[in-house]
Amino acid sequence: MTFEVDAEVLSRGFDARITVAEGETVALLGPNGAGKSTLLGLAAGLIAPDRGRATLGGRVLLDVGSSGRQVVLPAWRRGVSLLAQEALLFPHLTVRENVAFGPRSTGASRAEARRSADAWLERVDATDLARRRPAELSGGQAQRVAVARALATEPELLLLDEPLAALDVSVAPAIRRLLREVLQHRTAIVVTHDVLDAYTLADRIVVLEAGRVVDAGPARAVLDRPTTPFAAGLAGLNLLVGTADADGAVVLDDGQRLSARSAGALEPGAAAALAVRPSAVRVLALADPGHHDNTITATVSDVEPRGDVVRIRAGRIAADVTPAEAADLDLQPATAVHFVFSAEDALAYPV
Ligand SMILES: Nc1ncnc2c1ncn2[C@@H]1O[C@H](COP(=O)(O)OP(=O)(O)OP(=O)(O)O)[C@@H](O)[C@H]1O
Repeated sequence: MTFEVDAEVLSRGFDARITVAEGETVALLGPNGAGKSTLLGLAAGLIAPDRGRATLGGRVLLDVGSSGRQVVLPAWRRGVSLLAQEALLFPHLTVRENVAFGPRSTGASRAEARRSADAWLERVDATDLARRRPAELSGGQAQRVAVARALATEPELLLLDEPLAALDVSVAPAIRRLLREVLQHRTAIVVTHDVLDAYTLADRIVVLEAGRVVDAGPARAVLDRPTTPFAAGLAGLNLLVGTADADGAVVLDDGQRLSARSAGALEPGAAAALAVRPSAVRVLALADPGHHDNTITATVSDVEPRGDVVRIRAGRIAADVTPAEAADLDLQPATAVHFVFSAEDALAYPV
């Protein structure tokens, strides 16, 4: 079922339009306060917009302020299920009763609801937990049961709100695998802060910032060629934005000219971005300029140890160097250095 929403929530500065194709999983990414939960709330029926329309498989879920008529379907009539960070199971019901609750409340007989619950518990590998109460489950087990409960109502749209965020790192991979399985061919939106979820769970990414869609496309396209600092940060890339010149280089606003491999035709005079991995950027002492395709001279703002590398940041560029290099160059905030990288390691593209 295709899901389409185009809505505005004034009090939250939200005004966005999103379409999820039938059977498609969209990962919704964005900084804190970008409007991700607001979008889920609009779809689930927890928030009513000031203006807007949403349809699911052609059914109108909400229609406010467009044609004079006013439709805001209650949550339980939408065919939408929400899987939250916390499993939020009913504490006084057994696992099986928790899963059977949805089908029961949408009209299934007791026996049907029970059959459906058992089938879903088997699907999420939790059959042996059926008689337990939520207090007797680990975080990972509870989330498995929550997945079964969310799907037992056979929703036409599944919403997942950071479904792995509250889980221990040791159990998250198993739940991620389970989600990957159940999301196949399912129309779903998953809110996440984790780029790995975006790659593994989603067909497409939508990036929200300040209540607006700022980027959208297949995960690789958005993350390999980011157009916003947020997407570049997620992808772990440096993003330098400027203007293309006639030779296919990117000229930054301070006049610095950077050369790169080109992806897509760069039109002279048009906006262009250059992306380069911090691990492909070297840091050299001021006294050691040498000759390089690209040199950016800047003052170190931040020195951050990250496992076996040290990330050196200076304004808009960052480099990963070994601890030995950081020590040899005596890198610390306020040190002026050259950041150098080859054209081969950088990708330029239109934005
Ligand atoms: N209950 C609320 N009442 C009014 N404004 C709210 C409420 N909840 C959130 N907001 C505001 O609406 C905007 C969008 O918030 P939202 O919670 O949708 O963002 P988010 O992308 O889900 O953020 P996070 O990643 O922090 O969960 C923010 O400016 C936020 O301050």
